[in-house]
Amino acid sequence: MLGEEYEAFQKSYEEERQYGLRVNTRKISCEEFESICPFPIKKIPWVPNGYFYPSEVRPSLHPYYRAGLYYLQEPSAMTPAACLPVTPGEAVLDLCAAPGGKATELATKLAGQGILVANDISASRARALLRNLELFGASNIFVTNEIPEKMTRYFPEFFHKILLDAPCSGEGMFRKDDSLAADWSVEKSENLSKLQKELILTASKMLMPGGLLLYSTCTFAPAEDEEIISFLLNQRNDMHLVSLPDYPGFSSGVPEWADQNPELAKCVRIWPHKMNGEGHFLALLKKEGEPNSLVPIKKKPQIDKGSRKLLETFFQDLGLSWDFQRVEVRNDKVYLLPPVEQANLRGIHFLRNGLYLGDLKKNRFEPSQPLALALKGKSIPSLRLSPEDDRLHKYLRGETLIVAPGETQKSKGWQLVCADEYPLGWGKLVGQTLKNKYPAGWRL
Ligand SMILES: C[S@@+](CC[C@H](N)C(=O)[O-])C[C@H]1O[C@@H](n2cnc3c(N)ncnc32)[C@H](O)[C@@H]1O
Repeated sequence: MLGEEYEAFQKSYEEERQYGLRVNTRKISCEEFESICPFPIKKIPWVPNGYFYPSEVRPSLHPYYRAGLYYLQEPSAMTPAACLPVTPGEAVLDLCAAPGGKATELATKLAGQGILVANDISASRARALLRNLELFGASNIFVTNEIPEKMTRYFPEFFHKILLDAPCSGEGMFRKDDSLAADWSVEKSENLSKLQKELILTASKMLMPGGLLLYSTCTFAPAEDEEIISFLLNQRNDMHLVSLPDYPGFSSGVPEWADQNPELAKCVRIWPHKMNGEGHFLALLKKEGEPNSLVPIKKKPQIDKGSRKLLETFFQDLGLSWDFQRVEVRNDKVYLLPPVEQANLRGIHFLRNGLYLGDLKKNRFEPSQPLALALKGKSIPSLRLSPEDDRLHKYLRGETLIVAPGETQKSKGWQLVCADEYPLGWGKLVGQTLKNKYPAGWRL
């Protein structure tokens, strides 16, 4: 495939892999992050909110990571979500979303408006996906664990934007992960090619007229890349390829590696010898027609008077209010539904619909961990500690904290515990003692 370039490609495997993080711009701007980042970072030129960091740094150990300020992601893998133009208020689907490397960015771009449906066929991976979306403070989410074909029944031509980051043979990740190289076989790639054809056809059925579908893999094999796109173009004459941004280092798709359709040159391949990232493939497709807008949610509030009073009291105390049209109570758990009208979802297997606000207990309401991460610490009574304060690490380990008078804005009750102004979770102040409400499953 590479001809004269092969030597340079092979040489790139002697170099170290690249490490990257992507800033959650819903929580912090890139400028602010650059000013507070405690370790060296360098901008990734083709991803607006992406940064390289040195291999010896461990950003996952910093409290800012626990506050959802960034996601650790290989730089090339940031490209698909960066290249899918998503605007607030749209319906977006990430069909193979776990563990959420791209879904977290799509949620960020939606800025709490519209809906992100994030699906994965694997139950354990879907749980990791939900955790990462919650860490990012995403509220307008519907996280599912479904067979893609079944989803077409619920969401026919529903989405403005779809990301299909397909399961693939991972040839582009061999430098990052030896086990992928050990697992590779021709048969595996051929079987994946069949699955990818099914998945892209399934995804196209859920795309609204005028909508955009981004297909990506982290492999070089034409059978999983150009051939999948030419298959779709031959199956659906209402879809065509759209050019992707032309960054220096991106290589065009190669028509000769599939059915010679010159349009395939609009695809993009990232080669590790041409860019500071691992291997990737991307194609952006558009369906003909005009898109529709989503219908705002118009449900009757699904909450009884007594529970509503408890919630109102709790949130007034924090200076917050909710649109009760969006509040739903199921088994004493309270959710804030996404702001758009959804189809009848009976029968679909989901892990989360909206933002989990907390639990109704006898005569009180207990706020949830995802709610803490979806709030802005600046405007809510909180205990703000510097990341250097040892108490933050104690908090993340689940220990009780001692708080000096005046350190919290409220003298008792529920407080957000923050790294600087960025919420990590809840605590409850009694005298000078802050009871730790950081959930066991989230602790260090
Ligand atoms: C490349 S990974 C997705 C990575 C993810 N987009 C990210 O950025 O973090 C592919 C995902 O497809 C899922 N998958 C495998 N077979 C599938 C199928 N038949 N339908 C839907 N998802 C599938 C896998 O569980 C895996 O999580």
